[in-house]
Amino acid sequence: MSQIHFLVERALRFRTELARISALQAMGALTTLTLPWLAGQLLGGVVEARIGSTSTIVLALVALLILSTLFKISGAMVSARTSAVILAQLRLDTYRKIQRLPMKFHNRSNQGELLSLMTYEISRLSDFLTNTIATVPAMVLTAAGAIVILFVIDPLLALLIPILVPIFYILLRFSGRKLRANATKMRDAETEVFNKAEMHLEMLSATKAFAVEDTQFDLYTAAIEDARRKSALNEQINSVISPLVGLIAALAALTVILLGGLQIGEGGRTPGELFSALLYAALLTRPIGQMAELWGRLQLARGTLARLQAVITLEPEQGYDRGLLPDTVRGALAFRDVHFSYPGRQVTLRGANLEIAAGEVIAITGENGAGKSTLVNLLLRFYDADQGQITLDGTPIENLQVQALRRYIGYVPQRTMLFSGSLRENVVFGCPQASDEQIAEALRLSQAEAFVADLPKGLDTQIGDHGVRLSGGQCQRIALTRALLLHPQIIIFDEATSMFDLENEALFVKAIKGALSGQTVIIITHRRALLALADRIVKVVDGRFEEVAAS
Ligand SMILES: Nc1ncnc2c1ncn2[C@@H]1O[C@H](COP(=O)(O)OP(=O)(O)OP(=O)(O)O)[C@@H](O)[C@H]1O
Repeated sequence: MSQIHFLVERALRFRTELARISALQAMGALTTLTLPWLAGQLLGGVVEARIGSTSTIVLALVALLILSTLFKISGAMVSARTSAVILAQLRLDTYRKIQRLPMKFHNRSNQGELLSLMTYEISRLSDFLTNTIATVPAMVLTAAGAIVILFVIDPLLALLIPILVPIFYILLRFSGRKLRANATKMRDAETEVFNKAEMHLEMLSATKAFAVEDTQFDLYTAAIEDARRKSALNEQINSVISPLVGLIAALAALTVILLGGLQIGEGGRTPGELFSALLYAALLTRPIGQMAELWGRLQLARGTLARLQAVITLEPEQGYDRGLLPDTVRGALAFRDVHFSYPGRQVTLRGANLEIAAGEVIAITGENGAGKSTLVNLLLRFYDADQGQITLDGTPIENLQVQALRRYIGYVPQRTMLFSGSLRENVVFGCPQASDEQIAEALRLSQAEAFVADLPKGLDTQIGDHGVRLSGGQCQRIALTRALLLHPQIIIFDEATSMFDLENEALFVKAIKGALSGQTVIIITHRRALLALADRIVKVVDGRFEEVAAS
């Protein structure tokens, strides 16, 4: 699908709003078109000293000026409102789509690029739809109206048009090509600034600790400089084109005056008609200038459209809209001859077999990079096995609706993911309806109870950007609370206590032992204390699972 087709498809979803803006602007254009004619009549009346007719014309002129202003005001108001609606809708659509794209996509895509697409690129596009596309009917109406009226006043004057059109065409084609080529580079450079800013802010403490502020500053300066150069080139092209279009249009208007002026007195034009013709010629320059601008903006919008199209047309994760929705699960898992490699990487799992009975507590160990977390990635269907099968209670997991599958699994990832907000919001992330009692119980099990109680506002303490920072071990305890609160049938701890002190880890093991009865538990760990929880220990070796005797 071409970008223009894609744009039309997006625009059609807002056809009512865009039609309203177009209609208001078209009515404004029609009103404006009558003004030069009336002005000519007024001049004629003044020259010929027809006082009676001039007062009627003045009244009509004032009324039409007011009307034209009213159309302009309401057009601008509707346009601003519509732009905001389109912006919100496009952002929601894109966010929804990005949420549903597979982890495969997210792991290889650039966060800064997605962020810039979802925020300022989309806002430019909504501006483009309301401020540019919706003004096309008014532009065309004004240009066509002025040409027709010029032709009626004097066919000779209107002959200027076929001479002007090819000049404009060549000019716009040339500038369009240059603008388009630069637009992609400009956007890439701007995205790089976004990326660098995001990355550098995230790395700020490391930057300070390694005292590399100057190096980081130089990298950021290079990105800023590149974006500035490319944006300056764009402005330069635009700043040549618009005045050039204006100059050509002004020269055309001058020709109108000369041709018309010569005809006065030879029984040709009246001064009033000449004045009207001059005003229509001047009026014609406005839509022509706007068209040049529209052309430039379209070249910029095409870059955004290409990126948006690339995201919107991607296939969402499989299993979102279809699949089995079991009412309950027992939690029996099986990996049968599972082979898997990440795109472009060496084989991680090669014929892995593992049976986990419902309610069993199994520990998975293995060297760094052996493939322990990969097992979770496959179980949660962040990735699909290349070969073999994974089943839950005997049903292949790809036959289940993917969100239903994930809701049966509580997952404490290796890298805790807390967001800036209150502790309570972080804890109830997957279970917003949890009661205070349930939260208290989960906090008790994860050994978070005491440190949360010590915070000045307890669970209502803000953490992250706007509040207190938590220690690594405290973050892990909150991540554990979040998963325990779900009471999932299957729970996975991926190095979930790696930052716990020994005493608290022992307390956690003691507390959790009784609490997990009936749940299938997968513990990925190198820590001895946690191994004590397991019924069985399995090691990942050479892409396969090997049973290990508990020591
Ligand atoms: N998203 C990914 N894309 C590409 N390769 C990956 C990805 N995640 C992991 N890998 C690679 O797959 C292999 C297995 O990684 P995995 O995270 O499963 O190891 P692990 O056993 O959990 O290691 P650790 O003990 O260090 O946590 C590693 O070589 C790793 O580099």
